Amino acid sequence: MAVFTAVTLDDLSQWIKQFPLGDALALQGISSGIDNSNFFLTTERGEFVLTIFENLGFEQLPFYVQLMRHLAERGIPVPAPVPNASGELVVTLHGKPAIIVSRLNGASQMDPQPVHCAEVGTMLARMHLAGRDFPMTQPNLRGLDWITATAPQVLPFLSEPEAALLRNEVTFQGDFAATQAYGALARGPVHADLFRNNVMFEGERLTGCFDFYFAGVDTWLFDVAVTVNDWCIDLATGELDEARVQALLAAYHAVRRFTAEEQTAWQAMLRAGALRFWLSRLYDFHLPRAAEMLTPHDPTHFERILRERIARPAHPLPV
Ligand SMILES: Nc1ncnc2c1ncn2[C@@H]1O[C@H](COP(=O)(O)OP(=O)(O)O)[C@@H](O)[C@H]1O
Ligand SMILES: N[C@@H](CCOP(=O)(O)O)C(=O)O
Repeated sequence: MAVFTAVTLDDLSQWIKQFPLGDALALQGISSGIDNSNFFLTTERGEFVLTIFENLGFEQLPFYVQLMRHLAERGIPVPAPVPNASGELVVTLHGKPAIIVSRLNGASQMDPQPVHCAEVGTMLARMHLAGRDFPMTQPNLRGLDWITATAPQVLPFLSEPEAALLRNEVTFQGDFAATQAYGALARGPVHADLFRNNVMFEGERLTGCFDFYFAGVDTWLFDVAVTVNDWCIDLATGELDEARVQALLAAYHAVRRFTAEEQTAWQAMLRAGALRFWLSRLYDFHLPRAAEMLTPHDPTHFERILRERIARPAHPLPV
């Protein structure tokens, strides 16, 4: 499911002329997305992805789309948005914002091994460095302010042990964010949702990553923590798999060395990454949007990860 706005080749015959792509030859809806309507689009110039935004407005999109362009121009394997004849990246289709981006080859690797995690670590570090001169700024919209505002909304739905965990962790993260160690962490544009389903591989070679719609400016270490919490765990228990953690972190460190402040912050940041997704999943589960048509992700997965990170500190970052 998840083509919310129907589009036909006929609809595109005139519309596509604003892009330097020739005629549209084939269009196929993509079933796996949950937020937007996505299509594989074949034109005379090649293979692309057409996205119609169902929830984000024109005013919210420039940060994400310009960031993709910025990174693509610097050789990071992300979808490159195609400008129209007026230089616009976001245009209207069926009354909604739409973009065309280059299509990445490959498929998601849902059973990653250390070799895949190393590829992800390398790419993530390169992405962080490439984002240093990105001129636009937008906070991580799922950062501490959002967490602090959202936690009270879900607390009434929780059991006492869940509520206690949530309250304690929000307090812990608020206290941690006020420390000098946190203030000294390197920051920049981060993907903030680099899960297995947002990265493509051909065999053991990473071919790209996509879905930048949670990107924002935050600490680079938060991005690393979010990524490790998905790529390097046993999905059933949430426990870290040491070989995959080491592979991802060593590969990242080889491109951008972790700092002393990041060493100090690592355990807290793994907890912050778990809290962020536990809370968004709790919110989607207990307070679904009116038009929500999909089964929400399981919040208990990230509750388990959070409890696990509190109980068992991870191996330190490489030095
Ligand atoms: N640039 C791209 N190249 C190749 N496939 C893509 C690209 N963008 C999206 N896809 C495919 O479309 C699917 C849905 O995209 P996604 O961004 O996750 O949608 P949503 O934002 O609606 O959740 C992905 O799982 C992937 O298979
Ligand atoms: N990765 C998040 C949800 C975001 O969904 P995506 O398909 O847009 O990555 C989660 O697992 O909760």
